[in-house]
Amino acid sequence: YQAQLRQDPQTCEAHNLLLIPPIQSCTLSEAPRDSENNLSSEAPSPLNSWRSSGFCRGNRAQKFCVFSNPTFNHGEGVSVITTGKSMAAIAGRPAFLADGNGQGILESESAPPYREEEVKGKGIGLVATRTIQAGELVMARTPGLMVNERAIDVLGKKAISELLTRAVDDLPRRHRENILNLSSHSSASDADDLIYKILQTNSFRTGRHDGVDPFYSLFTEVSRINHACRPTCAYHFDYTKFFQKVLAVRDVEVGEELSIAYYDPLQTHATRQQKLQKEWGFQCTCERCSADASMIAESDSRVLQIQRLWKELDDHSATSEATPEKAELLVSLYEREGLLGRINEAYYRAALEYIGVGDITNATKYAKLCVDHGLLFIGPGRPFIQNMQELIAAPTKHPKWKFRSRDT
Ligand SMILES: C[S@@+](CC[C@H](N)C(=O)[O-])C[C@H]1O[C@@H](n2cnc3c(N)ncnc32)[C@H](O)[C@@H]1O
Repeated sequence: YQAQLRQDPQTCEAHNLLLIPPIQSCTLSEAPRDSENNLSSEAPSPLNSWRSSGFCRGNRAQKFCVFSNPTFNHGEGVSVITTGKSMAAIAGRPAFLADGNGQGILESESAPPYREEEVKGKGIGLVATRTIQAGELVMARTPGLMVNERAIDVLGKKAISELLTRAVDDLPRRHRENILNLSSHSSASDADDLIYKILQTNSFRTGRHDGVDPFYSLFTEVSRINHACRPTCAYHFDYTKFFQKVLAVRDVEVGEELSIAYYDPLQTHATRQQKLQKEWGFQCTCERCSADASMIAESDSRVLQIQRLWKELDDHSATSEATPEKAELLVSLYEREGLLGRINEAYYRAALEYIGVGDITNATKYAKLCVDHGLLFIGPGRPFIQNMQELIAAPTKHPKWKFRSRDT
């Protein structure tokens, strides 16, 4: 199930993805309850609002337990499946400090700009109830469940399902019901199987919350957003406020469905269809996939051209045939293909091409576009944003200054 997403050369990170890899069937013995689960012994103050029921699976070397914080985010609550040491690191995150209550983080909007609706061929989806402007924040949700990816790697399905069931039970009632209402994609044999399938169908990779292991997170509502290969929205996890943000990448009209990309949309139609079927288990019925044959062929040829241009522009050797005109072409292809959530990738390459030939005006123009887009849609703290900020601050000091005209 694990999708091998292309690494973003700007961030050196794989994009987030939905769906967890198949859970290995190795079983580990159940761990006895001991003081390792006593949170207060792991770290002092920040853990006050966290509870540990001592419900754990695994062995002494790799023991994963359920921790919960029912007061987090105005009583929304959150449960975490991880080790005691990892939990202590998470509990020290700014979102859980302040007064230890998650106060001031976010309350759900009283009038969200969308509603849940049955969408033909896709189950439930979210549909805009008013015009949503490009760049507008559509929703921000704190997680209900966070699961250490290592637990999924080392525990069997049974143990993971038991931990999940307990983690959901420990949530406040409303949040628990909303999580249990999420799609399981296919029918489940029992309650444990249901929660396991809900995690598989709806979880997002949200990063190394403890600074060590990657985590999968489940959010209500965000998970109602269906996939499209030309999505209307982008999303990223805000580590400071601890919520998943969804933003419109273009204006969305009333009645239009909100969508995000579960899989890299910069692939041809056949590759996208194949991957979504094989790894996400559904045949994509998005507008780009259901277009007529001639439009699909045009879209595919743009995708292949984008892929060729990436190669040329990322070739920084003396024999490269890259030019600023090719970078401009890349920007226009992203626009024509409607891949606006990722257009920072094209702006970045355009900025480098222009700085490479010593054109400060155009280099800073594209660097600013890249920074603005990146901060809004991808989130702060990314290496490519820092790179572009350095270019804007001191263009002639940038490591790529006139690199295309150097004799190497
Ligand atoms: C994260 S859920 C999205 C919300 C879901 N439709 C629901 O009813 O809760 C993912 C599931 O939605 C369906 N889905 C999402 N995007 C789709 C698409 N483009 N085409 C067909 N089915 C889709 C698939 O069943 C997939 O497993």
